Amino acid sequence: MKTFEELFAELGDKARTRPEGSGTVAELDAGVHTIGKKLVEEAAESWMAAEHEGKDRAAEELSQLLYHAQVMMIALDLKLEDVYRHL
Ligand SMILES: N=c1c2ncn([C@@H]3O[C@H](COP(=O)(O)OP(=O)(O)OP(=O)(O)O)[C@@H](O)[C@H]3O)c2ncn1[C@@H]1O[C@H](COP(=O)(O)O)[C@@H](O)[C@H]1O
Repeated sequence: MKTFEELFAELGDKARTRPEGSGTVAELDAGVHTIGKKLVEEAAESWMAAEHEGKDRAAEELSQLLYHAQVMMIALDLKLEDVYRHL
């Protein structure tokens, strides 16, 4: 298990070191348009899971939504603080 901040640090490290086989690196290379589509897809899947599939499935889809939101932040060179200051 990892926290939001730990995942963000891990993904930033992947973006810098570009390890072979990293899905994060592949998604960053695909660009903002592709990342945006993944964000929308996971948002929809979170909604559907919440309405029809129960709490555990909703939690799983929401975790994927958070992951893709972090990838988008990294693609835009946003820091956690840039987002947190709007909360
Ligand atoms: N938390 C996640 C995570 N959540 C979602 N995903 C990706 O998002 C996809 C969403 O899954 P779905 O089943 O909904 O998607 P799908 O449409 O079936 O899959 P695709 O055809 O789109 O790949 C997964 O296949 C992963 O590619 C994630 N990929 C990585 N992480 C974390 O990021 C870290 C770094 O990952 P790598 O960069 O791959 O090393 C890992 O340690 C993980 O903890």
